[in-house]
Amino acid sequence: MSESDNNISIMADWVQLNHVNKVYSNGTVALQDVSLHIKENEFISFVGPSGCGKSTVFKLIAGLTEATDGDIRIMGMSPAHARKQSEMAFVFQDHTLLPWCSVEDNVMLPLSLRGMPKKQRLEEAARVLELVGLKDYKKALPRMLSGGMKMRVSIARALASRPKLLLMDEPFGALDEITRQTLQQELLDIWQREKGMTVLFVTHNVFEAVFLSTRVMVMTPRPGKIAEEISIPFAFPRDDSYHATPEFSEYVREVSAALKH
Ligand SMILES: Nc1ncnc2c1ncn2[C@@H]1O[C@H](COP(=O)(O)OP(=O)(O)OP(=O)(O)O)[C@@H](O)[C@H]1O
Repeated sequence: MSESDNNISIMADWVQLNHVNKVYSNGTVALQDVSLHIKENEFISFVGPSGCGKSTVFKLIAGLTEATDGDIRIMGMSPAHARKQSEMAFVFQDHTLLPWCSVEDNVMLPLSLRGMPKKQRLEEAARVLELVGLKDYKKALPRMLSGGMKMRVSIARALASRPKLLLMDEPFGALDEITRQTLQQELLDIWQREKGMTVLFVTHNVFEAVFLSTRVMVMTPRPGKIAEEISIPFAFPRDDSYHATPEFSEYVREVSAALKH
């Protein structure tokens, strides 16, 4: 571990991208001069047209691909190092649960892989299943659950490693509207209870972005750049009544207008 890796507490930004370019090996210029400065306890959404590079930003932050140019620091560390330290966890649209394992075993899997003793794993699984409202389903198999419940298990599994950074790539994209809205509210509640956690959230849905976020990053069509960063200073906790406020409509208009530029 380098000296800078030990100095997490004095790092102002939890996620820092400085002038990052990403050109894939086939010549596709996915990102051009992307700079991001994201702090502890933020909830940041990325919106933009299909193919603008939202997932590429996530892959770079996760250390799953390397930037062609520019610098990336995650809590003062390289992305690969931050991932190894379990500082980040992921939730995708596809819940990726193992069908033959119970809800509890699915949630404990990443902890088993890290060598956590069984008693601790069980305690952690109980904690996160309570957080997502599924403590009575710990012995159920994934096929017995609805789409929304599977997504809750997937979120619980991510939270079990107590990540400082939660990356969610269109997690609610495949869910019906009612379930989606319920999970949005639950996610906000969890984010507020898991104090200090920063969430990065990809969505195509402007309403979802404005409901959830402290800031919305609007990206341009490929090659992806940050067209605008829009702060959503509406207070938390937010609930359904926020949807009906003039501020909500105004932020939705602002983000939608930025997307059209
Ligand atoms: N491994 C790869 N090799 C070559 N090109 C790639 C690769 N991965 C992504 N791309 C291209 O890079 C661009 C950005 O892709 P990316 O998946 O990051 O966009 P996105 O905004 O997440 O898209 P969507 O909203 O459709 O999920 C796209 O044109 C995509 O085809």
